[in-house]
Amino acid sequence: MTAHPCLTSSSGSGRMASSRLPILLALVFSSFSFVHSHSNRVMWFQDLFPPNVCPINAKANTFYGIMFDAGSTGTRIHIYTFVQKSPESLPELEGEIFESVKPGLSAYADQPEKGAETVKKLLDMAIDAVPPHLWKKTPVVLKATAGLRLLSEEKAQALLLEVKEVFEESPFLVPEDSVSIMDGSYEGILAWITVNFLTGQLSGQNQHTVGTLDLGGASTQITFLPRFEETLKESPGDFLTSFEMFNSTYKLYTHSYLGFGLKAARLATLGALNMEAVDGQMFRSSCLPKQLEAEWHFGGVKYRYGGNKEGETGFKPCYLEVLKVVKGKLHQPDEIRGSSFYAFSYYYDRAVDTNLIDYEQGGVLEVRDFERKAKEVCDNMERYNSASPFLCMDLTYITALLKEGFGFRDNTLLQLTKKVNNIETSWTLGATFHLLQSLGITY
Ligand SMILES: O=c1ccn([C@@H]2O[C@H](COP(=O)(O)OP(=O)(O)O)[C@@H](O)[C@H]2O)c(=O)[nH]1
Ligand SMILES: [Ca+2]
Repeated sequence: MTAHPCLTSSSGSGRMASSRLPILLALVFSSFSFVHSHSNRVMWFQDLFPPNVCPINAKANTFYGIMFDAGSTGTRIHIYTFVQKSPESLPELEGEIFESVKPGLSAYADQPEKGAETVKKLLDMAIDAVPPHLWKKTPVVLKATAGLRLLSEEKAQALLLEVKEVFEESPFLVPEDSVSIMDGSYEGILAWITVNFLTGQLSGQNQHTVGTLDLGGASTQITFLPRFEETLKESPGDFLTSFEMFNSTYKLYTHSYLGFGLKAARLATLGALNMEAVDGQMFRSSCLPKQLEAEWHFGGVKYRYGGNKEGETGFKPCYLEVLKVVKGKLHQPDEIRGSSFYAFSYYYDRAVDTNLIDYEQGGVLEVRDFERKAKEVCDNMERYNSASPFLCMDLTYITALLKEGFGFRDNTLLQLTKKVNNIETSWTLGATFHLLQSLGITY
């Protein structure tokens, strides 16, 4: 049964989050554009929903945007719902349906069709969630991050091609460039837009934007709006990107460090990153339980790893090992030392795993809280034997990344956040704004 186009509601088997964020969304949409792309003042939604679509009751004009996050450790679908209550008013972000699968696409490097099947399963959720009469107007896009960046061009392209076919066979709107590997700097910027949009910092006069820290499996991003001229002068040129919003230009500091995600860092600490033909070779670390010997699959490669059977284990030797991975490898902008940042993904997960924060609530931590926990776990590994054997290494890496990598102080505040107003703090929302706007331009 097809519902009346103007009386639609969202449904689906995924988790539906609801959040009404009307005016903010409208403001962002009306003036959002990357400086390097066309600057166009046409509002994208004007042509998407011409007034004659719903002559009787324009109130219930619901529309959707589907954004896939093909991360290195998992693939996720975000189905965003927007409502335009009247032809005169601007759309509201009403909610999000979110679902995820593991492992990520890069684990199917040698079976691209199987990888694409995981995307198809998630896309089937959108078929349930979006009313049939809106399928053709609902864009679907997948952006891959570090996992695919680390694969060979050939393998990555084969995966993307298979996914594109799944999209083409679906009833949704498949824009040009709908399946791609996202540039790392966009990942940071789009996450910054999401967080600052959701926290209301992109509207009004007194904007106090917040910086964002994302720690993925294979890469990590830092993004903030510099306040000091020095930062602009002293940062490498490719760390600064401009875009327009609210008729002002924001010049953001952003960088994505490939190979510095939590799982890539595990391999780097073990000395196994970028190693060819590692089958059979054993990689040992003082960050792992002494007696441990195990196998681990990442990015389609099998690694054998274990503890320092005879040698040292614990926080001190582990910190020295991890330090080699980060020391001198990252740019340290002076002005971030004292400021606070929003942090999510693996920062959040490891803080939850060690009871530093509550899974639902999140919380505020200082950098030194991660160090305290790292010491506690690494110096008592036998007590944590039910947790992941990498817990000590992960916490030590997070500590070293924050302190020695980015140069944060012990008392720098981190706002650990998974959701704001029930919407995931993911780059995918920022990417959906950008997508919808660009569709408006071409309609
Ligand atoms: O919607 C999402 C996407 C990712 N993550 C977290 O991000 C980390 C994994 O990063 P990802 O697989 O995206 O790796 P990347 O490709 O970004 O390096 C894990 O902690 C996930 O739980 C999350 O919490 N929600
Ligand atoms: Ca990610």
